[in-house]
Amino acid sequence: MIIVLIGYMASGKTSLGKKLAEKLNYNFIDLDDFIEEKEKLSVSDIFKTKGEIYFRKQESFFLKELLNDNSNIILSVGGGTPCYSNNMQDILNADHVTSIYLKASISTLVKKLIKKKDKRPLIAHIETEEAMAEFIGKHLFERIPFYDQAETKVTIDDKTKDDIVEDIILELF
Ligand SMILES: Nc1ncnc2c1ncn2[C@@H]1O[C@H](COP(=O)(O)OP(=O)(O)OP(=O)(O)O)[C@@H](O)[C@H]1O
Ligand SMILES: O=C(O)C1=C[C@@H](O)[C@@H](O)[C@H](O)C1
Ligand SMILES: [Mg+2]
Repeated sequence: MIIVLIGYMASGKTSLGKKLAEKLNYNFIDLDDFIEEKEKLSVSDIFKTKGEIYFRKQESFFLKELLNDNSNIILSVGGGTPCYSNNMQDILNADHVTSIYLKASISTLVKKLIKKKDKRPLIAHIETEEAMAEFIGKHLFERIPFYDQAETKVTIDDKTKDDIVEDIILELF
């Protein structure tokens, strides 16, 4: 089975995915890391030198490749993955794949993202907390229709990583 974790930037897809994989004894794959390995460039450098459209094309290509795997995998995708190409449809259509939306409020995301924005090309230029809140509010509004298609939702606000992993396991089994 492939368990796909989706959600906005900094919702915890990578760190919770690793923990969940350890607990369930699944392999862990992070789509952003996978793209970086294949392209031999960081996500930020792909955006800078080749542009976002190229990134989205590769993201969709490598997602398809990974969804064809029959082993037990926790797959953390990028924040934008469900919102481009037919990616969400591909995730939903695959029988051996289940999807989980790690749902966070705008204020949780602002708190996390204002601290660590440098490696995230879409928000690296935003200076103030107020501007970050405005950007995330609009961006999340556009993305929620995609995220909401996930089979399962788990809220992450004010929870520890271990609590969230427990909640995910309760929802799954
Ligand atoms: N429940 C939590 N409590 C405290 N810190 C958390 C929690 N979940 C995640 N974090 C921390 O928040 C940061 C962002 O998490 P992470 O990198 O896993 O998010 P992401 O969804 O993979 O982001 P991106 O879309 O940029 O890949 C990390 O430093 C992580 O350790
Ligand atoms: O939310 C997004 O669109 C992105 C999130 C990251 O995971 C990376 O995939 C990239 O920075 C784009
Ligand atoms: Mg990540």
